[in-house]
Amino acid sequence: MIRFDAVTKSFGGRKAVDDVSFAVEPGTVCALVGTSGSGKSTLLRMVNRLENPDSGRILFDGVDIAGLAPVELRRRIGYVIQSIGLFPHWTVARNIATVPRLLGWERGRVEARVSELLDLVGLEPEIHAQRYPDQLSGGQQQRVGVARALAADPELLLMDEPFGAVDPLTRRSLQESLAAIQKRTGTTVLLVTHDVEEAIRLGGTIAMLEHGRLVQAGAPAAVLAHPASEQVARFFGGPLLGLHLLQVLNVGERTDFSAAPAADGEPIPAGATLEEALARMIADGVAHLPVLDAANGRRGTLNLTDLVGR
Ligand SMILES: Nc1ncnc2c1ncn2[C@@H]1O[C@H](COP(=O)(O)OP(=O)(O)OP(=O)(O)O)[C@@H](O)[C@H]1O
Repeated sequence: MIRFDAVTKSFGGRKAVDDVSFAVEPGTVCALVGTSGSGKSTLLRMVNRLENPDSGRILFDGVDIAGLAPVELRRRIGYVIQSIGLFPHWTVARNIATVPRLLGWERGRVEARVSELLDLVGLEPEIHAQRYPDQLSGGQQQRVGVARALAADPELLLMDEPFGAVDPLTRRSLQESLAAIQKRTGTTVLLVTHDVEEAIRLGGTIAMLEHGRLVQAGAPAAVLAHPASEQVARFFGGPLLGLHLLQVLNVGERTDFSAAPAADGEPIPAGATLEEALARMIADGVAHLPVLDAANGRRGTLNLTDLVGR
């Protein structure tokens, strides 16, 4: 879907993005991480041509975007930023309808789309459509920002720290909504985040920049199990990196299904993360959990020692 090919961009003689090459596959979520100033936003902004590379190419479905008119390109891309940028004097409905109206959709189609999107992002249309942005909480405004970006069915969603300014619980809920929406729509997402847990939770792949250079790209489990450098390991938690690994491994991968469950109590689903299993063990004061793999009709036992590998 998006391929960065030796992309470089400097500001005042300093390279903000330095010879970056990687691809974001269609229908996937790629989390772009790295410390502050590593070039994440600049890379993202080059995709919708808010910036242009000094050298290298960005291909959108195989076509070099340098040859596409920015307005045409941006119609195919939804863009969500932390400061949202909702128009304060427009209702929620009108804000969401911005691009469909620009595209000349007829009124009935626009209204139906606004209601559908409000439902999709977890806001009741009857209550929220006619409100103004300042009548919504920060988290609700972020939801409207996501709805607006999705309004014209973009092929690609660019998100720059979209949930940076909300409390942890709201953030978690927004992440879950985004994951569900992405699964349903199949939209390709390139997400900039500082938050390691957000990257792990949402990213099908993680790409890490350091001083403008790509230092590692891969599936979260692969990056966490084999960080390419000391910097990557430090970014993903340093000595606590192993705990993040528990977030990307499933109970089913470590469960002994060869015998009937040896432990009592409510079984934990095989699809739960090892982190959830560890939390249950600590909360219940047990070293073994019964496991239910409903998809394959299997039951087994997860032992505390299995968390370090079988
Ligand atoms: N328009 C600009 N003019 C001059 N320098 C810029 C401009 N945009 C970005 N930079 C510089 O480029 C480098 C990368 O910035 P960028 O915003 O891409 O980093 P980032 O990884 O997104 O950072 P953060 O996580 O803090 O948002 C920084 O040194 C920044 O100061």
